[in-house]
Amino acid sequence: MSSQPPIAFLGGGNMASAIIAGLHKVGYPAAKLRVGEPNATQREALIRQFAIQGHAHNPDAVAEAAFVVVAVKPNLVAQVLRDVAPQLAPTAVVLSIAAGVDLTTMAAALPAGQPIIRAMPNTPALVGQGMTVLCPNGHVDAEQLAQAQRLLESVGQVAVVKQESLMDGVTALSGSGPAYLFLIAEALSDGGVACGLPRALADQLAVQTLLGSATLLRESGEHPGVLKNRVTSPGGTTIAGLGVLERQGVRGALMAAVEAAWNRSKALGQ
Ligand SMILES: NC(=O)C1=CN([C@@H]2O[C@H](COP(=O)(O)OP(=O)(O)OC[C@H]3O[C@@H](n4cnc5c(N)ncnc54)[C@H](O)[C@@H]3O)[C@@H](O)[C@H]2O)C=CC1
Ligand SMILES: O=C(O)[C@@H]1CCC=N1
Repeated sequence: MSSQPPIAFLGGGNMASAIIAGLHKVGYPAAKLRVGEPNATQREALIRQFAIQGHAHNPDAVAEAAFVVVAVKPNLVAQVLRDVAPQLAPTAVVLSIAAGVDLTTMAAALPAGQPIIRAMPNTPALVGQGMTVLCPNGHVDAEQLAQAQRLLESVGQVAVVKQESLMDGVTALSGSGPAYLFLIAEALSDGGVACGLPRALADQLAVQTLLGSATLLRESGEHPGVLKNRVTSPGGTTIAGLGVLERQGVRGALMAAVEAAWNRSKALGQ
């Protein structure tokens, strides 16, 4: 990354830790990273692991930050923003990753004119394979948006949307999506064990099959249906398995899961 702005994380839980770990992996200077985290065990774990500065009180963490990443639960966002507002530089970009919390709600808790980005990352950021979508408010200038993109590109892919209502669908698909795929990995491995495979081998086959299939899908640029057909020999094993997935409604269940998460994201914003 060409410029490395100081970043304060408010909340150092699962998602913030994944981003911090991803930044650490790509050599982001520890001196540029701070966290405000009231839970001493969590805070000290981050300090020990990444040699970053930790603070029990959020206002102490944001003083020199160019980016303030808000990574607390959605119901705490407005209060946390009100607490740090007096310490924020007017040009500091508030980048919230909280599901459902919209730009208007955040702006109401901050000084007028504060640049704010609503963002939705996911936990594969931990291994540099994250997917983050950014939605800036009207006070984020082109350079600040480019900096936010560079920052999150260091832990995966980044997309920008201008239409904020899309963020609930983003949350439902890529924000929550890793959990759906971990569930599928677990279930595939269970299926292998049911066929008599040792658990360790079943786990290896499940994860490499997911990873290999995702890589093939991305690198070939082919439609998933075309790639599915290439696995499926007439009268063979795959069509026997696919028949069960279709009869059990897996396609519909996955669509319904994304729609349920979409509705939940919208409800969190009410
Ligand atoms: N876990 C995930 O995969 C993703 C989570 N998110 C969003 O990230 C946010 C955090 O989620 P997780 O990391 O999963 O939750 P988490 O519960 O692991 O982390 C939240 C952290 O905030 C800390 N905290 C509580 N009160 C605080 C305060 N007043 N000031 C500072 N920190 C405080 C907690 O001690 C905890 O460590 C949520 O808003 C969620 O919607 C977004 C994308 C993906
Ligand atoms: O489950 C949640 O609410 C958060 C948002 C996306 C992933 N985890």
